[in-house]
Amino acid sequence: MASSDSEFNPDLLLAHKLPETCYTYNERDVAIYALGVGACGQDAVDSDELKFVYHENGQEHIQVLPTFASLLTLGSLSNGLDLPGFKYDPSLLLHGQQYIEVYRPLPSKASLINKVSLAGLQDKGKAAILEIETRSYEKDSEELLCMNRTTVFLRGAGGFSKSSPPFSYKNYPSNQGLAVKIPQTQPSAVLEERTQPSQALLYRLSGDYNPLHSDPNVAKLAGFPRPILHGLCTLGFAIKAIIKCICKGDPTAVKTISGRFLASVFPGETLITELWLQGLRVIYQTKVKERNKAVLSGYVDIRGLSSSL
Ligand SMILES: CCCCCCC/C=C/C(=O)SCCNC(=O)CCNC(=O)[C@H](O)C(C)(C)COP(=O)(O)OP(=O)(O)OC[C@H]1O[C@@H](n2cnc3c(N)ncnc32)[C@H](O)[C@@H]1OP(=O)(O)O
Repeated sequence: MASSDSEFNPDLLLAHKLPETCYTYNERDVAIYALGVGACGQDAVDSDELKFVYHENGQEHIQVLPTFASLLTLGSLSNGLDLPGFKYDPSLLLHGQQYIEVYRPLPSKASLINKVSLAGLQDKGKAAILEIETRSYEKDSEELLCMNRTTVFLRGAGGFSKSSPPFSYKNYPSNQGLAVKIPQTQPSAVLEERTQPSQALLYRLSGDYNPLHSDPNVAKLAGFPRPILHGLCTLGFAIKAIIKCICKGDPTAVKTISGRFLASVFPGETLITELWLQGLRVIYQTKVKERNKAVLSGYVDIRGLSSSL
């Protein structure tokens, strides 16, 4: 049931039109993001990753990880999640899923216009699920660069339906961003990477300053023994593993990314990402080694491949 701190009016919320927002970034932002998701974190001269943080071999531009696109969501709401008909306890918000389509490789600097809409709202009883879609256009060319769909899981905010069955609204194809079935076969590749104890403190500099990831007291109020890692940071590690192991280091091979956050990660833990190549789709699952716990799963569609696997 909805807690006293939550109050939903689905009609009011879904009728609300979100304003366009602007987002400008440069190569420094691109490099800080890459460091935040562990680029060169195990090896400062990693030949697959230096290009994401440095003009390696005199390359003209720093290359952009496709998951950099996920940052555009954060800049897409001018008032955060302060929406009409939508009162909830922010300390109980968790990131549930992220779905990204990258239509062309992201430039290393750009000014973008974000067109934002509400893509879904569901009453799950113990929780409410809100989905926000952001389409990002290059300001000058008006070209659509990418689309993000962010699912937030609002603990304690379900039970707002006035009738049965529970309220459920989705305005996108049902085959996008589904939870994946993990194959029971040996993975095509496995990559292990240690996150740093300071990983969330570094990642937050890319724009998600939610104190759940940095402040021990806020984390305790949210029900965690200590600050947890941003879901999009874990996603960045996992997709970087796919680029390294499957795409031969080429970030432009990634077309579509889907990820569901299954459990929280604590900074300093070791992530093991297992990958299964199925045609042009990579199914993946990331586990925390120390707790043998699956924390993220999903798929990535790639543009084409001359794989040596
Ligand atoms: C646009 C700007 C806003 C951006 C805000 C971003 C803020 C970022 C915050 C973070 O980064 S938080 C850190 C990352 N996230 C996490 O750590 C969450 C990890 N996941 C979990 O802890 C759990 O999966 C959960 C989300 C608490 C859910 O577990 P629970 O056991 O409560 O759910 P179930 O009983 O299994 O399922 C109930 C219902 O909900 C559906 N569901 C379950 N998990 C998810 C999910 N991750 N995303 C979306 N939906 C989920 C599940 O299918 C069930 O639905 P039905 O099947 O009953 O219809």
